[in-house]
Amino acid sequence: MSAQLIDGVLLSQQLRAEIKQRASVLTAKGKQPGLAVILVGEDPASHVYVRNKVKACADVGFHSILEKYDADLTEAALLERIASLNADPAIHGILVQMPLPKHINPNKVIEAISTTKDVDGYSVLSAGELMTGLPGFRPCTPYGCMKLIESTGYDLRGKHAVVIGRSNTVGKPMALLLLQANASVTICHSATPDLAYHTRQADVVVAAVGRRDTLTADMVKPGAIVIDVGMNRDDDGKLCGDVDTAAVRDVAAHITPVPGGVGPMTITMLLMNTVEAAERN
Ligand SMILES: Nc1nc(=O)c2c([nH]1)NC[C@@H]1CN(c3ccc(C(=O)N[C@@H](CCC(=O)O)C(=O)O)cc3)C=[N+]21
Ligand SMILES: [Mg+2]
Repeated sequence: MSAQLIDGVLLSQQLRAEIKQRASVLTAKGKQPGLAVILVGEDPASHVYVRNKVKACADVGFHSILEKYDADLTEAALLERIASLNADPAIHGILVQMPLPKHINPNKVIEAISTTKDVDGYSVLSAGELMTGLPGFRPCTPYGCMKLIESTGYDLRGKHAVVIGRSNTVGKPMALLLLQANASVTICHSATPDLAYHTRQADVVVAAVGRRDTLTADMVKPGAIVIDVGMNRDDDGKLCGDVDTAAVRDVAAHITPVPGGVGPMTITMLLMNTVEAAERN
């Protein structure tokens, strides 16, 4: 058996066409969706990501602004800038790229963003809305993972999903979204003594650890769906995920590639949240 690749670029194209249509309706009403992206410091990967986000905005007809600051920007100056974007009627979503330099408290920054513009879904309120099943912005990466699973036509009800990783941005919200879709959910992490014991029982595995070859073929139940959130480099410096994709392909039914899986969907769901923010206000 060879797993079907779940194509995150193709699914992104389909969803972005829909987003572009919604944006054009808003623009005709004088309310073009607008996203502000703020980057502090010199991290080269972050520069690539924010460029991709701004380009994606242009592709779907959004207004966007990209503000880049030196690593010595003060926390007070950043908070002030966020306050003025909160008040800017042309801006419906605000994204401050993580990680931030050490002297800036990310929690303070996230909570400074107006709830109505929190298109990353990172704030305490957005987390609470997800937890309680209220409408609100879902964090883009796990939201994109749900769309990738849905795209296979798979019904999660009553299935066993195993999430590897418990970060606030991926693992924890992922588990809640799977639970909301009526899966039974196990969260595994660095203190789990026997990871393979859990993953071998999983109908769906979401790997979000940040270490390559975390999920190998012997750890996967035949026919499982495997979602690879990892963004790592192999020995040749090539981008790779957390899954030994070549080997797991022989066991799983569906698997997301890296690159071309979760990454593009993360940006697509950012666009989705932003158009939604513009529609709501
Ligand atoms: N406030 C905030 N929000 C974020 O959503 C956020 C963040 N900070 N900090 C960093 C992470 C990472 N992230 C990615 C988005 C897209 C790709 C992506 O498009 N990846 C491509 C490959 C890109 C490449 O070739 O390097 C792919 O997987 O196909 C990757 C990573 C968003 N993040
Ligand atoms: Mg990817």
